[in-house]
Parts: sequence; C-alpha cells; structure tokens
Amino acid sequence: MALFGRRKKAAPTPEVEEAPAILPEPPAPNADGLRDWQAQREWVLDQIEPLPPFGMQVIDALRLSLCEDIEADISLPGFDNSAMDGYAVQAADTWNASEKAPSVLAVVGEIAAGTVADRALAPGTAMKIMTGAPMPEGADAVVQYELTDRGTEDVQIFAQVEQGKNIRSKGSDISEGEHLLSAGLQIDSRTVGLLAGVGIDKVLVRPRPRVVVISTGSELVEPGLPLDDNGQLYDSNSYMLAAAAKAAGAQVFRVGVVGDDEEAMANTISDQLVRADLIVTSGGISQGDWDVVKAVAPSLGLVDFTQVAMQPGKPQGFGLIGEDRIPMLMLPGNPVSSFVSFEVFVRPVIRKLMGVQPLYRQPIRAVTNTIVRSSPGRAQFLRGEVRTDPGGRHTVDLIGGPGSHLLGSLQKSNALVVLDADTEVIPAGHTVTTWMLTDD
Ligand SMILES: Nc1nc2c(c(=O)[nH]1)N[C@H]1C(S)=C(S)[C@@H](COP(=O)(O)OP(=O)(O)OC[C@H]3O[C@@H](n4cnc5c(N)ncnc54)[C@H](O)[C@@H]3O)O[C@H]1N2
Ligand code: MOO
Repeated sequence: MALFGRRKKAAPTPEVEEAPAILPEPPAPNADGLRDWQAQREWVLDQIEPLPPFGMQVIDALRLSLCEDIEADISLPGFDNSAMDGYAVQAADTWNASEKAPSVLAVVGEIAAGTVADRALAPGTAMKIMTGAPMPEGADAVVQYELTDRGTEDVQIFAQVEQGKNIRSKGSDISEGEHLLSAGLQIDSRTVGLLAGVGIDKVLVRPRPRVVVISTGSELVEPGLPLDDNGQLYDSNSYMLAAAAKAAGAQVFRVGVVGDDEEAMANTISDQLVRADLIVTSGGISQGDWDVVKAVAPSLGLVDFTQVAMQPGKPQGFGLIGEDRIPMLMLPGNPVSSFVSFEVFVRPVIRKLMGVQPLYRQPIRAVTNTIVRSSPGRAQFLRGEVRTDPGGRHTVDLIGGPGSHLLGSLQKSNALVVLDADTEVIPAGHTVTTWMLTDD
C-alpha cells in the first residue's frame, strides 16, 4: 500500500537543521599545493543532504528515488480470468474430443472483459469468453476459438483440454499483502507500470533537484545572436551544463550569461537562491583580473576555492550560499574543464540530492588501441571513444588532444579515460579505466 492510498498526506518535514557556521576542514593539499580529486569529491559530497521526500504522481516519479516501502493492496490478477478468446467449459466435457469426433456443448452465455456471467456453468454447456473476462463459476478450462467451430448456439470442440487450461488464476502474479518495492529503489518505467497495476497513483519520492546554471564572462554571447570581432564567443557552457544536469535527472533553470560585473553577479546568485537546490556556475574562478565568481562568492556564504590535481578542472570552487546554505559548485570556464568538472563533482552531487545510487559512473576497463601518454602530477580525464566488440571486450581510442577548449572532440567522444596522477605512459594493448558518458 502506498502512502497516499492510506494516509493522504506526507510525513512531517524533518526539523530544519542549524546552518553550519564554517565549512568543514577541506582535504589537505599535496606538496604541489593541489588536492586529490577523490578526496575533494568526498569532501563536497559530505556536505550534501538528500532532498526531503515529496508525494508525486507515479508518472512524474520516473527516475526518482522511492522513499517508502510498497506492499500490494490487491492481488494480480484480481480474479481468475481467461487468457484466450474462446469458450469457458468443464474440462471433463472435452475428453477424447477430436476433429473427427468433436464434443458438442450448448452455448449458454457470453462474458466480455469487464462483465461477469449471470450464472454458474453447468456440465454439458459452454460460455463464450473473451481474454481477461472473469471465469464463470463451475468452469475449469477455456478452449480457444481456433479449436472450435465458433458456434453460437452449439459449439463443436475439436480437442481435449486439461483442467486449468488458459486460465490466469487470481494472485498468480502478485498476492495481496505481498511486499513489492523497497525504499531507495530508483523508479523505472516497469516500476511505474507495477504501481499503476496495483492501483497506486502517488508515491513518496525525493524530488528532482532544482539546479540553477549560470555562466560568467563579458566575452560570452547567447547562441542565435551575432558575434562581433572583439574576441566574443558563444556561451556553450551554460547550455552544456544545463543539458548534463537535466540528463542526470535535475529540473534545470538556465540563467545564462552574467558579464564580469561583481554587483550583477552577486545579485543574480542571490536572486536565484529561492528556486535552487544547487547552483552551478562556470568561469571566473582562476587567477584572472576579472574572475568575478571568485570575487563575489565569499560575500554570499561559506566558500572554498582550491586547485585540484586533475586535468582539466584544476581550479574548483565550492560553497554553501545564503541563509539556507544552498550548495554552489563553481566550475572552471574552459568548456572541457567545465564538462569534466560536472562529471567529477556535479553529477554525484545531483545524484546524492536525488538519493539515487550509485553516485559515481561505474568504471569500465578498456584496452587502449594506441600508446597513451600523460603528464604526471595531475589525474587526467582524457576524451575517448570506447567500442565494444561482439565478445564484450572494450577497446578505446583517444579523441582529440588534452586542450580544455576542444569542444569538437568532446562531442565526438563517448567516454572519459581516467588516469592516475602518477601515470606517465600506458603502452598500446594495456587496459585503462574509462567512464562511459551515457545521458542517464
Ligand atoms: N595564470 C593562470 N591562468 C590560468 C590558470 C592558472 O592556474 N593560472 N588556470 C587555467 C585553467 S587550468 C583554467 S581551467 C582556466 C579557468 O579559468 P576560469 O574558470 O576563470 O574561466 P574563464 O577565465 O572565465 O574562462 C576560461 C576560458 O573559457 C572560456 N569560457 C568561459 N565561459 C565559457 C562559456 N560559458 N562558454 C564557452 N566558453 C567559455 C573563456 O572564454 C576562456 O577562454 O584558467 C586558466 N588560466
Ligand atoms: O584545469 Mo584547466 O581545466 O586544465 O583547463
């Protein structure tokens, strides 16, 4: 039984916790002043709480995490019914029936799906019955039309059927009271079907996180508008990050470009807090003279800017912003750096907010088709194309170079190749770790 069928309202919201006054101690940097990417990811995730459960229509709960145990209130099928269009009979009346020597039974009624017989079936008689219609009392088998002459007053039956033939018995799929689903399950289309099948219209789930995406940089132009000749380029990051967040299950608000203006940036972030479970920014966090996010974020909440031993994605920012301490991930502006940072930090945060497991991409080992070189000191997230041969063996080719502006080769890739910070060279034919970049 789902919560809504029984209790009509959600569990009381948990008490609001006191907002933290400082961020917890971040991971210690290495000798080069860089943090380990996995330690940084854990540190960020430790500060993220799954969203409180919410009651939703089952169709809207697709891909969300169930927050209640569900048991069946009814059996499925709910009654014995026919699996075929044909005649409900007593099996004994068909014994020894054949094409040459058919059994002949009087047809005494018709049962369509959604109706019931007006009497019990007596020996020597048959009732027409349609697929899904309830079996009449007294009948213990169904003879499909193809084994009869389809008679309307009398019917000739050309084959013997055993007891139970073509009957779908009550509870043969699900029995009343049976435990169906456990809290924590991520709802898929089959689960939606099962919930609806047992009559449940609403369930308690963790809602889609509302993710606000902001990009920064006075050089950026909204796609669709003309570029001038003064070093402008299109804002690809806010679109890419919004799409990636949506694919990860979020409800996305793409704010788009804010120029390198501190007041405008501070106002934009503050204005967005009201509809955000997470804010993601791109750009303006490195060492530049107009790194606006880095400049204003400290005035808005608790923030931490650091450098992580990964390439791309070295500069990273994290904060808990405003009175409600809304998490904010501040990503570097280079498009590939932004995307890789999304994969490493933002996607797991979205999944934690949603309460779905696993938080991380499941690593797949793939054999390199060529030598892979890496500059040691930073973990590498290279773009690759993984192919799977018919035997299930994965191979990978690197796509494009390591440059973090290479949007074209990012699009051509279907995986990230993840190398440890101390890796220098991997000969062709050896295996590497890859993350498949599927949009789910
Ligand atoms: N002196 C140093 N300079 C830089 C360092 C460093 O350590 N010392 N780190 C470099 C690395 S690594 C990265 S990554 C970038 C990150 O810089 P920012 O996060 O401040 O990003 P921006 O400077 O705003 O932009 C970098 C680059 O990306 C383009 N960009 C920005 N936003 C978008 C967008 N929405 N769509 C498309 N392209 C975007 C921007 O035009 C720049 O070309 O810093 C290095 N510098
Ligand atoms: O970290 Mo930057 O992201 O190497 O280009």
